[in-house]
Amino acid sequence: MLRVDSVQLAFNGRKILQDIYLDCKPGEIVGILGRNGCGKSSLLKIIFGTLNPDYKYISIDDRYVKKGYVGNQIAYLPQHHYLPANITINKMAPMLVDRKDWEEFAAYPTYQAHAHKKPGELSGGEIRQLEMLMILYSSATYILMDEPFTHISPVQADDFKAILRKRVKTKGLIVTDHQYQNILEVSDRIILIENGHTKMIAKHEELVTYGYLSGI
Ligand SMILES: Nc1ncnc2c1ncn2[C@@H]1O[C@H](COP(=O)(O)OP(=O)(O)OP(=O)(O)O)[C@@H](O)[C@H]1O
Repeated sequence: MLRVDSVQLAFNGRKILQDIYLDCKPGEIVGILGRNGCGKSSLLKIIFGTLNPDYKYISIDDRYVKKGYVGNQIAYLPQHHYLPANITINKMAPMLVDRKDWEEFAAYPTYQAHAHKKPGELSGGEIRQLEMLMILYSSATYILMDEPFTHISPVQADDFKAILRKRVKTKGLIVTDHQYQNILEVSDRIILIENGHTKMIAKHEELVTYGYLSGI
């Protein structure tokens, strides 16, 4: 199990995260929701190890994790494109995709259609789909995804949710996006970040109570 506890983060004396607890097991999708600027991206970066907070305790199977990216246990889809613009997809993909899952990955029409192209020749949505597929087919046990549904059309979002459900059989996924309906639909559990704290959401109506949804 991936466990994230007691995260404290402040920027220039302004407290962003102060009472954060979340966990995730292989086999489940944990959805994170929260208003703009509440610290969702920062939290994913802290778990991945690229942002240093004032305090954090992160462990996998009760072993302390200093930097999530070390040892390939955790993979991270950042909010912005990560693929270099000038390297063809079929050169990048074998570096990121787990060898044992290569055939399943390479059979996706999205990969087949764009394998010989460079990201610079693709649309934002096409790049996003390829980036998501490569991360989901990496060897990491835990995958953090920041706004995967952004740039993705509704029908492709539905395809993507099916792929998430397929990959979660062996992985733990933590996903955040402002397209909250997709998050509510695909997640096994929802966590709201509000005023720097994590709140476990048992019923969707609580999202109104906490002021995340207007309830109109
Ligand atoms: N490097 C930084 N220096 C100073 N302040 C920062 C830095 N990075 C983020 N912040 C601030 O910290 C807060 C949390 O940012 P973060 O990007 O984690 O929010 P978010 O919940 O992902 O937002 P959004 O939903 O708008 O993407 C914001 O108020 C942001 O302005």
